[in-house]
Amino acid sequence: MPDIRIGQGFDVHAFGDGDHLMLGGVRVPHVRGVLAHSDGDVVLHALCDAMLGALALGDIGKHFPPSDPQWKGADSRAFVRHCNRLLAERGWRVGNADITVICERPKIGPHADAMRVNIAEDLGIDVDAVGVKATTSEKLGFTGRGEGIAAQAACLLVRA
Ligand SMILES: Nc1ccn([C@@H]2O[C@H](COP(=O)(O)O)[C@@H](O)[C@H]2O)c(=O)n1
Ligand SMILES: C[C@@]1(CO)OP(=O)(O)OP(=O)(O)OC[C@H]1O
Repeated sequence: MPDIRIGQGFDVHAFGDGDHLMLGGVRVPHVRGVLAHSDGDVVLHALCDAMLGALALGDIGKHFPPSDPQWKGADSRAFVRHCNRLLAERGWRVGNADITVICERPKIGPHADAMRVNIAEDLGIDVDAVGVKATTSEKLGFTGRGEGIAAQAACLLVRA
C-alpha cells in the first residue's frame, strides 16, 4: 500500500429561489439560492467526493442518499466531518486539499479565507493546507449563463 493517495471530486447545483448560497460552510449572500436536498454546498460536496474517492469509498450519494429524509437541509460540514472520520478509521488524514469554484457570480474571493478556515477546522489540519479559489467560465456554458454553480476539488491523503 503506498503512503499517499489522491482524490478528486466535482459537484454542480442549479440556482433556484433564495437569497444566499452555502459555500465552504459560509453563508454567501446572492440573488439566488440552489436546488438541493441538503444545504447544497458545492464546495463541501466536491471535497467529500475527493476524500471518499481517494480511498475508493464511493461517493457522497452512497454515504448520504438524497432519498434519505435525514439529510434534508443538512449542514454539509457534517458530511465533511463524517468523511474525515472514515479516513481516520483507515489510518489516513488529508495532507492538503485544493478547491476551485466555477461561477460568474457571486464573487468568491472575499469569502475564500472564511471557507478555508471552516474546512481546515473540520479536517483538523492547518489552514495553509487548504486552498479555495474561483474562476468564471467566461460566460460560457451553464455557469456562464448563471444557471448554476460548480466546484471541483482535489486532495492528497497521507498516513495519519
Ligand atoms: N465567481 C468568481 C469568479 C472569479 N473570481 C476571481 O476573479 C478572477 C478572474 O476570474 P476569470 O474567470 O476572469 O479568470 C479569478 O482568478 C478569481 O480571483 C472570483 O472571486 N469569484
Ligand atoms: C448531498 C446530498 C445529500 O442527500 O444531496 P444534495 O444536497 O442534493 O447534493 P448532491 O451534490 O446532489 O449530493 C447528493 C446527496 O448526497
